[in-house]
Amino acid sequence: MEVILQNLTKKFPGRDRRKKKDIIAVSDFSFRIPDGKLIGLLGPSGCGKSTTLNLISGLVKPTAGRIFFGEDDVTDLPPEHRGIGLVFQNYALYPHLTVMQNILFPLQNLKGRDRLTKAEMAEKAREAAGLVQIEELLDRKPGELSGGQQQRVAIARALVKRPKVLLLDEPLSNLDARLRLQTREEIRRIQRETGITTIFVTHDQEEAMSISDMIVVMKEGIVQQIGRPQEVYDNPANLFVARFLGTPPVNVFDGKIRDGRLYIGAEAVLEGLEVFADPMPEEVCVAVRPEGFRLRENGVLSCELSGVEVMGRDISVVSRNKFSLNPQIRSIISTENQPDFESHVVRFDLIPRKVFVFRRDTEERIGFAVSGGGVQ
Ligand SMILES: Nc1ncnc2c1ncn2[C@@H]1O[C@H](COP(=O)(O)OP(=O)(O)OP(=O)(O)O)[C@@H](O)[C@H]1O
Repeated sequence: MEVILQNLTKKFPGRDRRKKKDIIAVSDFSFRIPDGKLIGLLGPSGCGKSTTLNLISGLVKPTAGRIFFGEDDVTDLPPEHRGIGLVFQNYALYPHLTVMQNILFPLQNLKGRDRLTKAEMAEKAREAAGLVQIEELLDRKPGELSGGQQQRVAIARALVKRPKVLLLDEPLSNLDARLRLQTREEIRRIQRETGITTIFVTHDQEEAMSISDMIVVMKEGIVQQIGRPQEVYDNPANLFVARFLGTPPVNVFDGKIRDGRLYIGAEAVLEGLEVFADPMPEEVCVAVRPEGFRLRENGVLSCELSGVEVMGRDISVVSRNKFSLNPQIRSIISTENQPDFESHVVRFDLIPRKVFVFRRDTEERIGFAVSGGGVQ
């Protein structure tokens, strides 16, 4: 089912009513969500992710804009008539009912032509339990299950009516790290198997990047960028998006463009730039992905070494530079290429495609490095 969001806006009245200042939780959001895809809604706390999901579910009414499921305008339909499945962070299972009864629950209130016999209901519930692989737990109560198992039950309950759209609000945040990893892969598998258009809210960029077909990055109610995870990582629209995606985060420096060259400090760091701003500003922000540094004795960027953290396959070199806007520069270097631990200075070459250039005032991206930086 294709889901179309058309100029969606949601305002809430502000706390201080005398000031009459509304909170704009979602601002003019338009997006055509392709059928059968998994979309990750991503952003820091308060950016409007849950409100967007609640608008799609019908739990919240938009201040302006329309929502379509395929050809149907569902903007004024209540949640129970939209054909959605909802899963929340806190599972919301009925503790006094068994797993089977919890999964059956949405089928028991069907009316008219949709009514099912007991046998049909049981078959559908078993089918949903099979999808999330909890058939052997059907007689237990939620209190006898682990967090991961409870979340599977919640997903089975959301799937049992074969929804047109599945909406997941931070479904993994109550799980420990290992279960989170396992359950997110499960969600991906279930989504692929059922082909249900799924919208997934998370503040965890790694989670969103790893399972989504497309991600939507939001900030203060405004969509910053929509695209395939790798596309957004490699071509961030602005400094906020560049900073939000990737661990460790991108390293940001004060930079200058002079005669088509990019400088961090007095050293010409990169020779070749592709800049799509006219006129080209002189003062810019430069962001370098942690994997964009390479150690070399005569490297183009000189930093003060403050430490090295061993991560197994790679090492993380921690250093400082007076033009850095991050308190520390974190670069990820292969273990074959260790710095001289005795030295106080490290020099890096920069890998052009890992270096982005932003306007200082609006923080919008205006280019990237295409050559130079010492790396051939
Ligand atoms: N019912 C409400 N009444 C007033 N303001 C609200 C209401 N619901 C949300 N907001 C405000 O709207 C903004 C967006 O909230 P929303 O819950 O959508 O953000 P979020 O990105 O999901 O955050 P989180 O990750 O913390 O859940 C916030 O400023 C929030 O305080």
